[in-house]
Amino acid sequence: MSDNAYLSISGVDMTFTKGRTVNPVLRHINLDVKRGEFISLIGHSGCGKSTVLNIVAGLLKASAGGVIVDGREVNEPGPDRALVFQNHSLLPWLTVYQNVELAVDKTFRGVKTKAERKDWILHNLEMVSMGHALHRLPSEISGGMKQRVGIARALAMEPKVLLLDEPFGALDALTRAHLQDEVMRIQTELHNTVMMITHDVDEAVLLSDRIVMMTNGPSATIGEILDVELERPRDRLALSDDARYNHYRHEVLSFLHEKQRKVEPMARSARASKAPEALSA
Ligand SMILES: Nc1ncnc2c1ncn2[C@@H]1O[C@H](COP(=O)(O)OP(=O)(O)OP(=O)(O)O)[C@@H](O)[C@H]1O
Repeated sequence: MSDNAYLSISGVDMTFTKGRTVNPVLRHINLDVKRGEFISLIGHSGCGKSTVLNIVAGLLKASAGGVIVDGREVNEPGPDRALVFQNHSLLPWLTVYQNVELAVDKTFRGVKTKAERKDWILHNLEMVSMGHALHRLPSEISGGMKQRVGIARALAMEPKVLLLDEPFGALDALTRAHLQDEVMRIQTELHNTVMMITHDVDEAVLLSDRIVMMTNGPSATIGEILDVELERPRDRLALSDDARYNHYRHEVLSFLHEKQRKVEPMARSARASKAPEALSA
């Protein structure tokens, strides 16, 4: 662990065992994240990205090794690590305001007065441009808006670490771009420490300070880490013509599609089903 690590994942192994089936998913995951850093985790489907995030969140216990956040070992979930999932997890019977209120009351009751808590809820909803829809139910707003509320709820808990599991994955391209810009703007303002899973190479390059690339499983580990040294604020249009941006993009694509090329199970089974023919020919 380096001296200035705010979040430290050290020697993490994870093996799932069910009956006699043993699935070694992660091996020797070591990562130090600085305070205020935005890290993306990228890798092929099933390599273990969510497992890493769930261990940091305290929802899973690593088979070996552990996680330290701001000097404290992670043993269980806590409000210092807020999670946002791909599919919003808003309570359908509560309004936009009440969904955030629930988290704020849980985190700050006894610390902030009722009036302060109200201001804080409004502030966070305004930060994600949702101040106009406070009294709507989740069923009355769009997918992008729900995701915004989920992000406001997470930010309102003032977590030490924000954990984003494909937060824009279920959104259409335009909404996704808009929300990415919003997250970048908030990040510039608040300097959150963020760990985000994504499958989108452009998203990873645009948003991250570092991109952590995972090898294929079983026993996946960190293959390479790419420093993205693009100054902030970042402008997606200007960057699309930027040679450095394209270089970073190329590095990630080359890792995923050359160094860690994945043979999809469907292709394997297609070959397997052809095998008898080949044998009989
Ligand atoms: N709670 C669990 N119990 C048993 N096996 C699990 C559990 N969680 C994950 N796994 C297994 O661990 C492996 C990695 O899963 P994980 O969801 O972490 O991958 P991922 O990289 O996030 O995948 P994707 O990109 O498709 O979301 C898979 O083989 C999965 O079946």
